Amino acid sequence: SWRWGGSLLSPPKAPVGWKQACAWGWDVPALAGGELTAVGPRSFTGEDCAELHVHGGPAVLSGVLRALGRLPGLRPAEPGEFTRRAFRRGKLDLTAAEGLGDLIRAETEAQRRQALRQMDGELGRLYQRWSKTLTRALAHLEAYIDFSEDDNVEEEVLSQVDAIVRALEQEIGAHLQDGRRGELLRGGVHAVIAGPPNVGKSSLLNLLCQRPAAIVSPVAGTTRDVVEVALNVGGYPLVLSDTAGLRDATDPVEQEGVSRARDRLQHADLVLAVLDAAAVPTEPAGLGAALGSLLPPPAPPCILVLNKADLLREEGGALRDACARGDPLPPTTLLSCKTGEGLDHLLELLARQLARLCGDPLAGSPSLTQSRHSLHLGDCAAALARYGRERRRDLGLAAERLRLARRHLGRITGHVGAEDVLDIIFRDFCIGK
Ligand SMILES: Nc1nc2c(ncn2[C@@H]2O[C@H](COP(=O)(O)OP(=O)(O)OP(=O)(O)O)[C@@H](O)[C@H]2O)c(=O)[nH]1
Ligand SMILES: [K+]
Ligand SMILES: [Mg+2]
Repeated sequence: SWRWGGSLLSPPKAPVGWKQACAWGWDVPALAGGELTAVGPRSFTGEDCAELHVHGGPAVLSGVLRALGRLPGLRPAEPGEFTRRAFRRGKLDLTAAEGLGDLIRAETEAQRRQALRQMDGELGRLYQRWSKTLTRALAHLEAYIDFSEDDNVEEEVLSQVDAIVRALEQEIGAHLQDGRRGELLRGGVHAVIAGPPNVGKSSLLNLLCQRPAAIVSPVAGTTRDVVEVALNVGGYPLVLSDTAGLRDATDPVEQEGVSRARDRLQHADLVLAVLDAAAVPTEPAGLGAALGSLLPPPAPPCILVLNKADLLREEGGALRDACARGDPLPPTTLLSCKTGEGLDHLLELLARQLARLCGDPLAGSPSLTQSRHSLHLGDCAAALARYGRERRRDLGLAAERLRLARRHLGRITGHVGAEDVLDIIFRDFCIGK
């Protein structure tokens, strides 16, 4: 069945029956050999909707669209219009609508699970719960302000409010400190392949994406532009960048390449540091020093790849030991881009790092997925912190902080002033959703 991305400008008040449809001149069976169904107010948008289930061939579709287009008052829907109507009717909150958008765009299994969870309203419910907690605290505080002089409200109400606010502040703080897990899973972990020239960085990119995306040559300084590919590793999204070999270049074009490489490194979520296995010290301390000079601290999480393992002779044993021992090295593996030896181990290390960075989208409380959310949550936490400071000086001002904190939460779910973000959120939706 197929749902037409159009909507009725003035929707009928009752489900559309055959009679009505025929009165409108919809000759649906003749057009499509299909079926007309009518959905009542318990529809996705909450409005009465007519859905045409027709055969999906292009000729049938354009025939139906042409016929519908002749009816006055009918027009094609805007992108995301159905979801927007559902939001306006309170069928879903903004976080759920964002989850739906993410679900449409999800490219990997882990992204799909996270989006589904958000679409089901779990994130929205968490923010709603916080909002209710704040409302309760505020009610107690206001009662105290209004009635404490008549001795109807006990002094300990105040300390209860303080405790609630403190606990909430901590919970929001922990939610904000989740290492951007949800955002990483949503947008992909940005990993950068970095290392000296000619160690096989571009060969590694090509091996991982299984196509010749970057030029490989025996000439040191081949790569200048950043070459980016999107991959799915174990269900996690990875955006992998190949960069110019790091060295003091004399050629101005290569210099620009190196500066772009360093810039990418600064913003990387994960680094695949590549060194030539035949040219590194074989004991862990020396290896660590070689890595340290490549990636001065504070380096992002890293996997050390010792490439060209096929060229190793007797030093291979010592290197293998150093890799296995790990500490003080990051996860390390020997690899040959030429023979493929070590690729499975590298993929395993990669998947493990991605799982650590993104977390399990189904475990624990739902993750923060958008910078829009963290912005408002940060403002909310700041308002709660000011409550703590102002509470002893001016109760009225402190209460105002709680109101402000609640407003920030409401902006995330769309319960407060969402107009300005609606266009941005629904802009990327597809037509018919
Ligand atoms: N024997 C052997 N040669 C390799 C291996 N990986 C890459 N090479 C060769 O090493 C040379 C350099 O490879 P590239 O992938 O261009 O290296 P790069 O690090 O991207 O080089 P730049 O972009 O110049 O910094 C090429 O001749 C590759 O064929 C390997 O595992 N074993
Ligand atoms: K090269
Ligand atoms: Mg290269």
